[in-house]
Amino acid sequence: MNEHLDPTGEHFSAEEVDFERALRPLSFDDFTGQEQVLENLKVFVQAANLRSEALDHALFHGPPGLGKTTLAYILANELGVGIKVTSGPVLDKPGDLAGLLTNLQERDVLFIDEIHRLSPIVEEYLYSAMEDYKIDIMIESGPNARTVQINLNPFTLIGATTRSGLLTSPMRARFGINSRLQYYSTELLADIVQRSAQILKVPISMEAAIEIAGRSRGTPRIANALLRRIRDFAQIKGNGSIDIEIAKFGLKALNVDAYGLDEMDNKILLTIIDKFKGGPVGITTLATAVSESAETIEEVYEPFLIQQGFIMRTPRGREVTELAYKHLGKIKGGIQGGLF
Ligand SMILES: Nc1ncnc2c1ncn2[C@@H]1O[C@H](COP(=O)(O)OP(=O)(O)OP(=O)(O)O)[C@@H](O)[C@H]1O
Ligand SMILES: [Mg+2]
Repeated sequence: MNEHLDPTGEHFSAEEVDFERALRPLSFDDFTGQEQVLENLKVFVQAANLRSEALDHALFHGPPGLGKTTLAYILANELGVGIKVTSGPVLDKPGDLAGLLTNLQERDVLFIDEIHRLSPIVEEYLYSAMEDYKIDIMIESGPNARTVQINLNPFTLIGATTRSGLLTSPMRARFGINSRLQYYSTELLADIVQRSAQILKVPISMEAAIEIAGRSRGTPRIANALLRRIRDFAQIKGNGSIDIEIAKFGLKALNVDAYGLDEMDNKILLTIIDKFKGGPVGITTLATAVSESAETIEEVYEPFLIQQGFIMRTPRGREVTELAYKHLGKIKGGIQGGLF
């Protein structure tokens, strides 16, 4: 499951998964930010509840750690229904999916993480389930094998993906609700850090919360992960509470970039500067140079770098900005400081 991915895409330990779960908001009221997405979802849920109908199928897309999985659980909660969780790569055969679908109670949620990774046969199998709440299943085998159509309980499929560009258009068209999650502002992340600190029962100053928030790459998961580490510093090197000094000390010790950029962000910027004279460079060329897929760069990394003003998209490709040179201690034109 996607929950096991850390901010940079590495694997989480079981302990870290528990930690995420403990901090995961469970209701609309606990969920901070994504205001427009949330306003709409509240209306759709209220309407579905009023009519005792299943909520329309919903698709959440956007970069890792912004709350897609969290929203799926919140929706099930607010609908007052059960949730079954699976992911695209796990569903090998239509039979795996059939088992899940036939076990859904009326109005239940089926959450499919990484829905862009469904195999084409499983995906096709899902279509009739989503559209008519019907599936064909194979009974018996050998000469007696035959398919029968069975009716499913009305249910809600919630799909999540970091790579909406890889979703087929028939799949996308079957979602009545389609929401893109945005990066969080420092203010919102500071609220999230304070809420998490409260759950972890660690005192934190407003200033420290803002400091951590500002280095979290617009991402609640990263904010929570930093809080967790800095709590350790506060307990071992301080008096247990997180003030601005401890926060700064911890962030420095953790090697967190002033803007919270991760390794791949910096690699992208450095590559554009060093190999392509600051750009413009086409996305495919850039992707090859950093050994990442063009889609991942476009959907996962670039949005944040553009939002923060490190990269510009021009008709001829991507260009880094002055801010990128400054951040990396580089000088435009490739001549390093000291010469004049
Ligand atoms: N709006 C929010 N308010 C408070 N905490 C949040 C919010 N969004 C996310 N979080 C926290 O961040 C963690 C990561 O969120 P979540 O697992 O929902 O991200 P995701 O979008 O599903 O990421 P991925 O693409 O990697 O699966 C959650 O455990 C939760 O604690
Ligand atoms: Mg997720």
